[in-house]
Amino acid sequence: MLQLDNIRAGYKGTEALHGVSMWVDAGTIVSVVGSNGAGKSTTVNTISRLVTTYGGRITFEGRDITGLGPAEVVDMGIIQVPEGRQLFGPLTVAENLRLGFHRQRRVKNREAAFRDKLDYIYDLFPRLKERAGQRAITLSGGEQQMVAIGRALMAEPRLLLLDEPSLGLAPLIVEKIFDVLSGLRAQGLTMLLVEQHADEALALADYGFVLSVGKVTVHGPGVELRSNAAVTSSYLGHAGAA
Ligand SMILES: Nc1ncnc2c1ncn2[C@@H]1O[C@H](COP(=O)(O)OP(=O)(O)OP(=O)(O)O)[C@@H](O)[C@H]1O
Repeated sequence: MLQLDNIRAGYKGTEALHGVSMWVDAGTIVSVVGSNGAGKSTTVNTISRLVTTYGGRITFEGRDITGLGPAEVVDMGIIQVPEGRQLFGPLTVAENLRLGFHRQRRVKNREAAFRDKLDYIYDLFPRLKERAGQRAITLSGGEQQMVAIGRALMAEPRLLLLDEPSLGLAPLIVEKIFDVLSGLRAQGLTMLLVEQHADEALALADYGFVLSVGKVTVHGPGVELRSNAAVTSSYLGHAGAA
């Protein structure tokens, strides 16, 4: 579904990704793990076309999207849950979710479609239904992450990109959120998950890629990578450890 071929990308002429190749098959979860500064966020932001590409090619559903802008890839259904959630704090949960409902511009009876989608999100995250009228800024970190994922789902993604959804959350909450991601995969959703919590992310993933200093060092099925010593050393950031 998504393919990155030899991608070189970065900021103001400085390369952060030095020839990254990876792929995501439809209906799977792919995890990208690596230590701080490895290039995980740069990878998702390159797919979202928020980072300048210096070389290589990105294809999505057979179409070359390397030359497209961020709005165009969103229109194609590549939807990102950004690092740090990026919610609108003064707006309520329901209002934040409504902001995600923007791809369905030509839907007849838009309000009814919005309500249906909202019910779907509230089924996934019952906590958000209880907090529907509450301002986002007053929510716990876990609830905010649920809103961020819910808002992305409102846009009916074909590919969901998640940048460190576990950031700052307690292990139990991370487990709950990963359970929801697993349920979404069962419904057929395709996801690319970027995570520093490599063990959990690889346990969830069908396939994984390890990034180190802007390069893929190892890739393979999630379960295999979890027992690979080189992976342990990469994500801990200690060369030769484990
Ligand atoms: N906006 C930016 N401007 C310049 N350099 C940047 C920018 N964002 C990231 N970089 C650089 O690109 C490299 C990769 O960073 P990136 O944020 O992609 O790593 P990461 O694996 O997501 O790390 P983290 O887990 O800390 O977010 C780093 O060397 C970083 O300093």
